[in-house]
Amino acid sequence: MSAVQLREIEKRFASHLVLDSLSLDVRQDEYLVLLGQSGCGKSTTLRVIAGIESPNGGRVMINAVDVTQWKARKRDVSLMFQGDGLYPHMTIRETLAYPMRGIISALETDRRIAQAAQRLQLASLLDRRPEKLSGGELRRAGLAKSVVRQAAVRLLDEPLSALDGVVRHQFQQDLIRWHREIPGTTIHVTHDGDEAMRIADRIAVMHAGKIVQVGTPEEIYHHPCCIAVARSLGSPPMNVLSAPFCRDQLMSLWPDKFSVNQQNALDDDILVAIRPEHFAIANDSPAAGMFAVKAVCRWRQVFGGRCQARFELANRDTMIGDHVNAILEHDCGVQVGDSVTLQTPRYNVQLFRRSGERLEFA
Ligand SMILES: Nc1ncnc2c1ncn2[C@@H]1O[C@H](COP(=O)(O)OP(=O)(O)OP(=O)(O)O)[C@@H](O)[C@H]1O
Repeated sequence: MSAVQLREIEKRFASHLVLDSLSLDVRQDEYLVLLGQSGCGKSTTLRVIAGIESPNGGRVMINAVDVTQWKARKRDVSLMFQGDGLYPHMTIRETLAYPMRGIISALETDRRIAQAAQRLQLASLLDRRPEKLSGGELRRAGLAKSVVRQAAVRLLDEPLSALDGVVRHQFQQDLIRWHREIPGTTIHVTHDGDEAMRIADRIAVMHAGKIVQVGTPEEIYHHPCCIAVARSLGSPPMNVLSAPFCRDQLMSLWPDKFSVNQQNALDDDILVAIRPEHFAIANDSPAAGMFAVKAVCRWRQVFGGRCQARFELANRDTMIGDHVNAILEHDCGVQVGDSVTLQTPRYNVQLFRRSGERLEFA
């Protein structure tokens, strides 16, 4: 059974259509990440599930019950807002207790707060106000609100935003541990593809008010259904070249697909996409079955065991541009100014129509 089902949700703010016949099934106990660019409607989707916004059309089902007309308080859902959602004039203990006043006993409230504080290492911070907590502690306190509520569906709006480095990594681990330890379904909103890949059981990619693809991180990474999804994962994003730029290679790598008769389609319609981490330097001329481009290194930076570099194409791609990014081994030996051949096996080359949709090729 699905924990959350959204059916053809439409949401308008005045004449602005923000959710456009959006449908989504979230499985029981999964950690689903809703990924999309700023403004595509992610927070609005969470607010519709939580009952803070009413849709103009469509249905919201929670545990197979139609809750579209239910008030937020009646739904078995907690929402951690962007930021931490704490009240500045209350201690953490008071903030955690506040939503449960009149709903459960004081004794049970105290028990839940103690349990949440222990799970999230907040016990010594419960009697402080938010101003006296660090960024990571504030997030853990914000998450404790969801823990205390014990809702079947937990909604997290950009829970890792504005956290850096170690604190971010630590809080990410806290989220995963919390999700595994406490039964329930989690929906986490972000615009960061790497974060989605690291944390999700499944990713739902959103674009312009619609869900365009749902799948495991591996499915989304290896088989994006369209160029917008392909470019939502990976940093730097996927390189895109036009078919005319590499027409001869396309025809030799896929002779059965791109016959001479199809050259017009190649000219107009096809985009060739390669992830930066799939390029390597060819020491000699590229081997058979390899897709290759000639380029000059214009910038490089080594971080950890990898080298990120930006290359100027030897021939400008008149439709797309003149640079590609590559993530190479740190000891690849490439220096700024070097002329190189970047190559990748055919199976790493993904093809899309200019209109966006994927072309499936063996
Ligand atoms: N209460 C509102 N009134 C009018 N417009 C709104 C309201 N809430 C959201 N919007 C608009 O709806 C669109 C989607 O907003 P939403 O916050 O859902 O996007 P988002 O994908 O979560 O973006 P971000 O990642 O920047 O938070 C935006 O154009 C926003 O300005």
